[in-house]
Amino acid sequence: MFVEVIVDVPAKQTDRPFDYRVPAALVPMVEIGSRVGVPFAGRVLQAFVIGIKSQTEVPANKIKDISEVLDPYPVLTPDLVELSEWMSHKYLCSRISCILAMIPSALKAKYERRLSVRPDVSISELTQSEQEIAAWVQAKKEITLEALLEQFAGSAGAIRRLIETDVLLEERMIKNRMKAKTQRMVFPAEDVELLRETLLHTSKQAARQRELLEYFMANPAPISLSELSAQLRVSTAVVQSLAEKGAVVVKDIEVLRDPYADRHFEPSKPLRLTEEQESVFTQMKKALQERERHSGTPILLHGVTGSGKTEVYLQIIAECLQRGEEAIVLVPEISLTPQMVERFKGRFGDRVAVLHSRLSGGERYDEWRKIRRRQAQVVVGARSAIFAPLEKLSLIIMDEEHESSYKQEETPKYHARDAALERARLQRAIVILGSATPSLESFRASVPLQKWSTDHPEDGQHVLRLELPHRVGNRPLPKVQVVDMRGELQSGNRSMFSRSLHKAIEERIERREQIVLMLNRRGFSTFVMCRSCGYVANCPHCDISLTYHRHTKHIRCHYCGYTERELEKCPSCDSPHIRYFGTGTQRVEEELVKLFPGIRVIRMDVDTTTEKGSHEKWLRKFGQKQADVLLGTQMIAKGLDFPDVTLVGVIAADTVLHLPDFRSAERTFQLLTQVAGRAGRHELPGEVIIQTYAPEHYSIELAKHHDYDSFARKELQLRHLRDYPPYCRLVLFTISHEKVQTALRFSEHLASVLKETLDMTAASQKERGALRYEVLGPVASPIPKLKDRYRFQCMVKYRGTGDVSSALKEALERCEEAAKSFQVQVATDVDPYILM
Ligand SMILES: Nc1ncnc2c1ncn2[C@@H]1O[C@H](COP(=O)(O)OP(=O)(O)OP(=O)(O)O)[C@@H](O)[C@H]1O
Ligand SMILES: [Zn+2]
Ligand SMILES: [Zn+2]
Repeated sequence: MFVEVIVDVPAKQTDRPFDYRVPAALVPMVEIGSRVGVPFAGRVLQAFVIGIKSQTEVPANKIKDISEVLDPYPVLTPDLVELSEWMSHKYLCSRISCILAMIPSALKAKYERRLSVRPDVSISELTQSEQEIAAWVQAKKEITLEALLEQFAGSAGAIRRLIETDVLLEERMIKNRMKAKTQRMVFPAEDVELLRETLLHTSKQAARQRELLEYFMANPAPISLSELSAQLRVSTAVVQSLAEKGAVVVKDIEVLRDPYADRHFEPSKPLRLTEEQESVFTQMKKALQERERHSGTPILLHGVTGSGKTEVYLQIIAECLQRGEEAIVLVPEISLTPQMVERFKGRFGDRVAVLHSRLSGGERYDEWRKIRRRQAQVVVGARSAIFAPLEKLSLIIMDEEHESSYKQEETPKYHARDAALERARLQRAIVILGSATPSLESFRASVPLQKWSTDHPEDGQHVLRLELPHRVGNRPLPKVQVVDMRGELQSGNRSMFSRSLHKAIEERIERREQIVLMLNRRGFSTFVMCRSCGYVANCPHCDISLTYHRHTKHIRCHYCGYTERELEKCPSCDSPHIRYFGTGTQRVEEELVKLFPGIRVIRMDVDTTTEKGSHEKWLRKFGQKQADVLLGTQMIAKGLDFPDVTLVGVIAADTVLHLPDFRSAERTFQLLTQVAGRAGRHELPGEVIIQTYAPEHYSIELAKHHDYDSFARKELQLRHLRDYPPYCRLVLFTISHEKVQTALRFSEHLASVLKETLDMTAASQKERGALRYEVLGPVASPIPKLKDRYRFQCMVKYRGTGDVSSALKEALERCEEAAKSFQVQVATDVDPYILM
C-alpha cells in the first residue's frame, strides 16, 4: 500500500503530495487523514495522509517507508482533507497551512532531537572526556541534546565532535505539544473473596491497610487515588502495599479536561414555537430530510433581534440528533458568552463540545478529542470550529453570519462562511446562516420562499431566505431616538452625554433598571497629543500613532510593539501641555462617576477582559444586578439577554463611518441594530438613544427605524454603482520592503504580471462566459509604513465565473524568484475585510 502525504514544511517547493510506502505492520493503522512520521531530507517529519493507492510512479529503489503512525485515529475526516484542497486553491496558500488550521495546536508537532551512541563504536578509542560523555549517554540509552549540554556544561566542543564523527547519532522525534491528561485510579480486586482473604492475613498493626480493605469490601468500585486519600486519609504507601499483595491495582487512566466541569447547566425543554418560528422550522426540517437529494440547501434566516432564532436552532439540532447525525454551531468569538453556552448545554448536556480561544491548549485538545471519539454530537464554537472532525455532519448553523470576525486575518485567510458552504456541499449537509442584519453578500444571494425552486444550481449563489419579522410574543422593537451632537455643542453642552441620554440615565437609576452603554473603540483610539502645537506621537517604525497605556505610563505601538515612556513635554515645541487620551471607555467611566455620584459601573473592554473567565464574571455580576451600567465596546453588542435592561445608549455612532472602507455603512447599520436589540427583550419596554455627528446618514436613519430591507436595497444600489462586492470580488496584494523604491518597483512588476496572466485566462475561457477584471494600483497602502517596511497595494477586482485563482497563483509563481532575490514580502488576501 502507498500513501500520498503533505509534509509539515512551510515552503513552496514542498507544497505538493509526496508518495511513501506503508510497511505491512502499519497498514491497519493508516487511513485518509492519518498523521504519520516520514523520512524527509534526512529527518523525520510530521505529515498528513491525503490519499491511499496501490501503485506509485516513484521507482521501487527510491520509495521510502513511512516511519510511524502518530495517533490511534486519523486527525482529519475525509471531507476535511478535501476541504483543505479547496481552501489552499481558493485562498492561494499552502495546503499544509490549511491542514494545520484544522487541528488543535496541541497536535502541532514539536521536534525533539535525541542522541544515542552508535552501537558499533569502540569507546576506548576516544579521548578521556569523550569517553565520559559517551558512557553517560550509553547508560541513559538516549537523551536530548539540552539534557546532555546541561550535564556536561563545559564540554560543548567535545559533544559537537562526537556528533560530527557519528559517535553520537541524532534522531529527530515528533512529539505532541500537549499530553493527554491522566488520572491515577485504584481498582479493587474484582473478587471480594480476595479482599477478605488479604484482610485475614494483614496484621493488626497495619490498621490503615485493614481500613482500606474494609472500605473496598463495602465499596467495590474504582476510585481516584486523590479522592481516596482525601476521604480516608491514607498515604500512597498504604495503597502501594495493598497493590503488592494483589488486592488492588493502581493504573493511570486518560481523562478529558472539561472546562465546564464545575458548572451546573439548568436543563431546558423545547419551547412551544410561535407560528412564525414553526413555519421556518418546518422548512428547515424539510431541507434536512431532503438533503441527500438536493445536496443540502443553504438557508438564510433573517430574523429581527429577539425573534427567537436561537430557539429555532436548538429545535432543528434536536431533529438532526434524532436522525443520528451531527451539528456544528458557529458563533462569533465575542458572543460566545456563558449565556450562549448555557443554552446549548442546557438543552443537550454532555453531547455538546465547546471550542473557543479562551480555553487553555489542554482544554481545547480535550474538547477536540471528545469530538473525535464521537462523545459529542454538537459542537459550539468560534470560527475554527467549522473544522470540527465530525463524520456524520448534516447541519451547520452560523449565527450572526454578518460578523467580520468570521474572517481569519492570518494565513490561511479564510472566511468561515465560505468554508461552511463548501464543507456542507461535500457532506450534503444543510447550512443555516442566521442574522438580524445579514451581510449584503448573503442577502443578495438569497431567494425568498415564494420564488424558491429546489433546482437552483449549487453554486453558493442561491440561498433560501426565511424570515422572522417579529419579536417573540409580539414585543415591540425598542423606540430609537437619534441625537445630533452638533446641536448639543451649539447649545453649550460640552459633555459626552447629550441632555436626553443624561436624563434617561437618571430615570433608570431612580427606577432601579439597568443600562447598557456602548462606545466604538475604533474611533476613540488612545493617543498622545500636544495641546499647544497639535503634535501627535507616532511610531518611528510604522506610520501609526502611539497608544497610551495608563497603568504602565508608557506609550506603545500596537503593530510592532515599540514602547517609550510617557512624554513630559512636547518633543516638537517643548510645551508641557501634553494630553493623554485614555481609552474611550475609561473616559466615559470617569465622566459617569462624576455626573452620577454612587452609580455602579461595570466596564468591559480589552483591558478588563484579558484574564481568563473575566468575561463571564462581569456578565454574571451584571445579571445579578450588582451594577447599574454595563459599559463597553462592540463586545457587549451581541447576544446578551438581560430582562432589566431598558435603556441602551450609543455614545458615538459614527466613528466607523469615516474609515476608508466600503463596508463602513454596513458595519454601522449592523452595530446599531444589534446593540438596540439588547433593550426591552422581556416585559419592560426598551428605549435606545444614539448620539451622532451624522444623524442624516442613511445607515443611522434606517437603523433608527429598524428597516433592514430599505438599508439593504440602498446599500446594494451604491455598491453596484461603485462596483464593489457583492457585485465583484476582490483580491488584495500587499507588498513590503525596507526601501520605498524596491517596494514600488516590485509592485509595478507584480501588477503587470497579474494583468498578463488574467488576460490569458480570460482569452482561454471566453466561451465559458465572460471574466471581467481590473488590476488596480500599485498605490501606497493606507498604513504606508509598518515595522520599518514600506507598503504598497495592488488590488484585483473581478466578476464572472472563470477560475481566477489559477491565474493569480501563476502570477505569484512567476514573481517568486524576483521576490526572493529582492527580499520583498507579498501578502495575499482573497475577499479581504481589512483594506489596510
Ligand atoms: N417559542 C417561544 N416561546 C416563548 N419564548 C420564546 C420562544 N422562542 C424564544 N423565546 C424567548 O424569547 C427571547 C428571545 O429569543 P432568542 O434569544 O432565541 O432570539 P434571537 O433571535 O436569537 O435573538 P438575538 O439575535 O437578538 O440574540 C428569549 O428569552 C427566548 O427564551
Ligand atoms: Zn507641541
Ligand atoms: Zn510600530
